[in-house]
Amino acid sequence: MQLQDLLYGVTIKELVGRTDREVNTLNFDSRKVTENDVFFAITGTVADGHLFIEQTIVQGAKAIICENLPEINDFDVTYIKVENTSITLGIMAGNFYGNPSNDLKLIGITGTNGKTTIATILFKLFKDLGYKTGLISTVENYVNNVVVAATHTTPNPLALNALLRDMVDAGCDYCFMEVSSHAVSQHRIEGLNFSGGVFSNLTHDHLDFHKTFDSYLKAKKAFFDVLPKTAFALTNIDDKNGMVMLQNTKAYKKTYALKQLADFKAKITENGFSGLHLDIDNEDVYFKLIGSFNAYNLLAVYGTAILLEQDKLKVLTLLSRLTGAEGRFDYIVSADKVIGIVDYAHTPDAVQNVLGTIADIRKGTEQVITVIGCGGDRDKTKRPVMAQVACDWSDKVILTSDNPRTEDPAVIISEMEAGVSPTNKRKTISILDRREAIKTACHLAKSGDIILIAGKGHEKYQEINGVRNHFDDKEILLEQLNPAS
Ligand SMILES: CC(=O)N[C@H]1[C@@H](OP(=O)(O)OP(=O)(O)OC[C@H]2O[C@@H](n3ccc(=O)[nH]c3=O)[C@H](O)[C@@H]2O)O[C@H](CO)[C@@H](O)[C@@H]1O[C@H](C)C(=O)N[C@@H](C)C(=O)N[C@H](CCC(=O)O)C(=O)O
Ligand SMILES: Nc1ncnc2c1ncn2[C@@H]1O[C@H](COP(=O)(O)OP(=O)(O)OP(=O)(O)O)[C@@H](O)[C@H]1O
Ligand SMILES: N[C@H](CCC[C@H](N)C(=O)O)C(=O)O
Ligand SMILES: [Mg+2]
Repeated sequence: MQLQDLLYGVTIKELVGRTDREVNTLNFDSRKVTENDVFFAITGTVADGHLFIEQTIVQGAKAIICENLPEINDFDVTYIKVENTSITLGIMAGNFYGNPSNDLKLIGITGTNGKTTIATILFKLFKDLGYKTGLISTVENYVNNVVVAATHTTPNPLALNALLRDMVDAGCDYCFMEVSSHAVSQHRIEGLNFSGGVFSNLTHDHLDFHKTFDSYLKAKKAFFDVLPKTAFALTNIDDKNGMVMLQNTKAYKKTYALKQLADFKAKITENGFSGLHLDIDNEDVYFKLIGSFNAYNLLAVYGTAILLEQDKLKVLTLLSRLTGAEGRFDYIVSADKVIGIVDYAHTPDAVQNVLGTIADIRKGTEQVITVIGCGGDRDKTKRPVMAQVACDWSDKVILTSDNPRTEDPAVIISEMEAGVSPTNKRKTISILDRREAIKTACHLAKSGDIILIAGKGHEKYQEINGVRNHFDDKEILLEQLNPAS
């Protein structure tokens, strides 16, 4: 491909060399650069890509996109100085793949909790409505019927545009994608043409990366700020930041709520282990998903489908048959009636939500036993809070390891223990080995009791010092609980 064609839409601050030259592929990782590639020097959280420029030229790079021009030794190489390399990567990745987001309807879902659930249900719904559809999510990506493993909630611009290209080539009409706050801050979604944006809620998370709640909020809001006026922006106005998201958007604004008047409204009429009953937009509908927070997710899905001009009754009929996303309030019932729930809740708010949901629907006499850990190399401030929330809402809590990554899991557990009040100490035990922790919970449980295994949801691994060992909460639960059928 010609370098000059890839530069369409890029503001160049300084150019050394020619742009009428053929280049091979785009790369932001020096380790992957080969002959005739374009290398993007990005200043990251750990390394500075500018330090690898010379190395990439040795490997054959013919164009360098950077924020600071290096010393120029090779006149056969084209150097392009830009204001922001990450933004430029987004624009050029779009050009490289033929800007696929222009050729389907791309809907982004953002917020602290609910993105995977909303995106996955939308994907299933639109497939059931008869459309070829794509999904980009934490759990997995789909190009219509083909699964593509997910590495991030929102992939980097090259992977993202490659996926969208495959979706367009496969004839997809829609793509539902999660937009993480990291992706917004790092410009992974730059240059994409969204037809709609959905906001779920905003609570404490990722403050290790964003530092303050305000900058986290701004990252989420920045997604809505760049939506075009042809797009819709659908927000949850029961969340106190719901309207803030839409303050500066050019998109047309739509709202959903359970507690007040909104464009899309619902009321919970029944909430039990057999499902949710909602009065939604004046229709009485039964849903298989459980828990009041899922009423919000269903409402976001319903609103999106209506804004995408789908038929109301058809949407509600299909939605009422759907199950949620893997590892999100995923439950089994054992032969002797112990209920085991695997949930991805890994923030204080999500843990509270899940346990609150369990509290809403339990009968009252049974015990709730929670197994919970916190990830290493992630926001440390949430550790004591998650333990505290777990204790406040459970009869027994087993503190254990999640993905320790490069941290010592015993230290993570001790940081969680710091949040356990003296009165709650008696109901808490710490078992470092997560498998043993789950086994212990199963042994402690009697008929009718509810076990919650929180934090890892769909994950099929446990990451310890860069190595991912097979680990599956649900598999262990199934082994231990001997399901009814
Ligand atoms: C904190 C974070 O988001 N990091 C992402 C970021 O890496 P970084 O900025 O730390 O990169 P870096 O290591 O400092 O390197 C800077 C640049 O130098 C380059 N480099 C580096 C070394 C080298 O030898 N040669 C070289 O060229 C790198 O390729 C990079 O371009 O850019 C990388 C490339 O896109 C991502 O893979 C990486 O995601 C890491 C693995 C990660 O774990 N991210 C998580 C936190 C994340 O993004 N999570 C959100 C969801 C969160 C949620 O909502 O739950 C997600 O969207 O998945
Ligand atoms: N609308 C909601 N409000 C609050 N909590 C929710 C909501 N939806 C789901 N949850 C809880 O939050 C957890 C994460 O849900 P989900 O995976 O759908 O969110 P996410 O935004 O994709 O999260 P992540 O950023 O970690 O990928 C679930 O396991 C569930 O317990
Ligand atoms: N997408 C989130 C998931 C965290 C899940 C939890 N199991 C953990 O490892 O902390 C992250 O990478 O921060
Ligand atoms: Mg997700």
